Amino acid sequence: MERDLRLVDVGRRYGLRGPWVLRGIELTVSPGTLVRLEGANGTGKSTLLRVLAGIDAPSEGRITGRPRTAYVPERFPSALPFTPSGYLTHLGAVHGLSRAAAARAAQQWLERFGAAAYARTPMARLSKGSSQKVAVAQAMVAEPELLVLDEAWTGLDADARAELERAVAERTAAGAAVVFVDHDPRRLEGVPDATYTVRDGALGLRTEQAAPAAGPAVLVAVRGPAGAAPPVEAARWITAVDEVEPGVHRLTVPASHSDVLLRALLTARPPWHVMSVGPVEESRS
Ligand SMILES: Nc1ncnc2c1ncn2[C@@H]1O[C@H](COP(=O)(O)OP(=O)(O)OP(=O)(O)O)[C@@H](O)[C@H]1O
Repeated sequence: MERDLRLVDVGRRYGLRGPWVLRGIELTVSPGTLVRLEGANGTGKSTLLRVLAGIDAPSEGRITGRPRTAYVPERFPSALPFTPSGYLTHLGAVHGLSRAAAARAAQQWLERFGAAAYARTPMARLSKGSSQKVAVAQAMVAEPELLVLDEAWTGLDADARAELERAVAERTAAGAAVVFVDHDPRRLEGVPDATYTVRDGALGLRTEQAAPAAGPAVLVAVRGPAGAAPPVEAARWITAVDEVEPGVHRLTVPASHSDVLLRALLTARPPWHVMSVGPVEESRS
């Protein structure tokens, strides 16, 4: 994603005379950011996500800077006449991958979400949880610049939920933007760059400081150049830093972002030496 996606005075209503679901929405989504939308049932979160994803057009206002986008809908149409492998390969090819590269990406994403065993089972025969794995895999296949997730974690098993959190972290680390809605307030807690509340058709930025991540956290002990602070590419994921001796830091990071943090540390110039990685019982004491 190279520039901001902007919604300018966007409104959406269903039907010519229907009530306005959203009105006067001003929203900027910048490259590399994670944005959470929240709000009570029926306030228009899914409507806004569909507009952001380009699935639905605004009734008024305009959108600029639309990047290559992928979307996981609240209800995935699972009874498609494909196998997961065939569907993902087809989508990858539509997004410009060669057939071989699309097939490889399809296989890789189905494996990551634990769906490889039924890669060749007709999608209409999959359970709800299995088709949700296909729903999230289809969004990742073409490495989108904007990823829009509407309750995408719902129905996934614990491993696939964690994998989706990692995939989100990878996308934002690669410069893509991710916008999500999830009923679990602890989903990626402390990680979003911005959280907006949809209320009465409008958007409010939740300004209070995000709570420290309460989910599983990882403690990473690293040695860097004497006197140096952790590199900026890594710093955004860190929820606590403790310099235990000169040059040696203990970094706390949400488990979902530990892979991304480690990669940022190891690819920094000069690289940081990772001494140990382990779980934290309480993410913050
Ligand atoms: N296709 C549609 N046609 C007519 N009205 C719609 C349509 N989709 C949504 N609406 C209406 O728009 C309003 C907002 O719905 P939306 O699904 O965007 O809210 P939401 O915040 O995502 O709700 P939930 O949390 O229950 O999923 C609701 O009143 C809903 O009935």
